[in-house]
Amino acid sequence: MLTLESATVRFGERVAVDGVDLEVADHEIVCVLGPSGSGKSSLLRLVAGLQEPDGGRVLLDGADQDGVPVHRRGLGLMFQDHQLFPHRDVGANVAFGLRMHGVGRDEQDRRVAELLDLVGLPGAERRAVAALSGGEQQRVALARALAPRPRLLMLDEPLGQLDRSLRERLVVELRALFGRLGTTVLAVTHDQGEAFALADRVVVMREGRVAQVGTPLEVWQRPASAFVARFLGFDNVVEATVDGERALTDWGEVPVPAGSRQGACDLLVRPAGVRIGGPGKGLGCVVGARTFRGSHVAVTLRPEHGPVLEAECSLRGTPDEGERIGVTFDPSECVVLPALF
Ligand SMILES: Nc1ncnc2c1ncn2[C@@H]1O[C@H](COP(=O)(O)OP(=O)(O)OP(=O)(O)O)[C@@H](O)[C@H]1O
Repeated sequence: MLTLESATVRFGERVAVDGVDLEVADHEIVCVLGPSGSGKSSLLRLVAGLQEPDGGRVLLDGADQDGVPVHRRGLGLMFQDHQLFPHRDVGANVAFGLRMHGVGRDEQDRRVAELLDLVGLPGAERRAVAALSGGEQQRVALARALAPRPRLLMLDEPLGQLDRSLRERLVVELRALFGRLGTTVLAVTHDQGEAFALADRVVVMREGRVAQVGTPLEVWQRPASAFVARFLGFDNVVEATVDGERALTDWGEVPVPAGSRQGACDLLVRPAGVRIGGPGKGLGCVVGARTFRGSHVAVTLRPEHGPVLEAECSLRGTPDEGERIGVTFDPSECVVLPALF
C-alpha cells in the first residue's frame, strides 16, 4: 500500500526525516513513535503531500506520488491542525469530504448516518460541534476522515487532547473499528501505551531515523538499543562487556541468556529481573522510594556501585525504605541490546 524509499526532509541544516525506508501493507495499522522532534509529524506530512521531499520517494499502491497534490492521494487525514468546522453541525462536518467528491445528497445522508453509528454517535447529525465533549469531537473528526473511504488513514496524535482513561478506552475501540473496516492506518503518537494498544507494527524514530521496527511484542521484549529501551521507560540500562553467559557491568557480574551478543554492548535488566534478598548476598543496595503501581510496587535501589536500579516487587514482598538488601539478577529478564544507535 505505502512504500517510503530513502525518504528525506530537511529544514535548512536540520534533517527532520533522514533516509527512511518503510512499508505499510494493506489493512495494516502502523504507529510511528518517538520523542518530540524525532521527525514523526514531518514523516506523516510527507506521505500526505503537505511536505515536499528533499530526497527519496513516496509510493502509494506502487505509484510515485511526486507532484500529486494532497486531495488526489486518496488519504484520510486526522491531524491536529485540521480541526472541525465549529459553525457547522456534526452531519455537515462528516459530510465534508463526500461533498468535495460530488457524492449526491441522499447518499451523503446515508453514509453520514452509517459513520456516526460506527464511531458510537448514532443520530448526532444535527448536534452543534461546539456542544460536544473532547472525546465526541475526536469521534466526529474520525468519522469525517473515514467518510470518503480513504485507502490510507493518517492520524497525528489522534487522542492527544483527551484524558488518560478516555484514551485507553477509545484506543481499544479504534483498533476494533479499523479491524472491522479493514482500514490501513499510519498513525503518529508520542505515547507508547497508545501505540502498543493500536498498532500491528510500531516504528520507533530517533533524530529522523528509524531506531526500530517490529510488532509491539517484539519491540517490548527485545528493544534494539539503549535509546529504544529508555524510550519505553526502562531505566536499568548500563554499558557492559559480555563474555559467554555473563556481562561485566558497573553493578558487577550480571548473568545473560546463552547466545547473547558478545563484547561491548548495552545491557537492559527488566525490573522484574532484579531479585531482592538478604544483605551480604549479591550487590549490596539501600532501598529508596517505593511507588505503588496497582499490581506491584516499583522500588528504587541505590547500589554500592553502579547506577540506580529499579526493582519490581510483589505487594507483600516489598522491603522498607532505608533497608539494606542484596540484589541478584535473573538472566531471563536481562537483554543484551544489539544496536548502539
Ligand atoms: N516548518 C519547520 N521549519 C523548521 N524546522 C522544522 C519545521 N518543522 C519541523 N522542524 C524541525 O524538524 C524536526 C522534526 O520535527 P517534527 O515536528 O517532525 O517532529 P515530531 O517527532 O513530530 O515532534 P513532536 O512530537 O514534538 O510533534 C525538529 O527538529 C523540528 O524542529
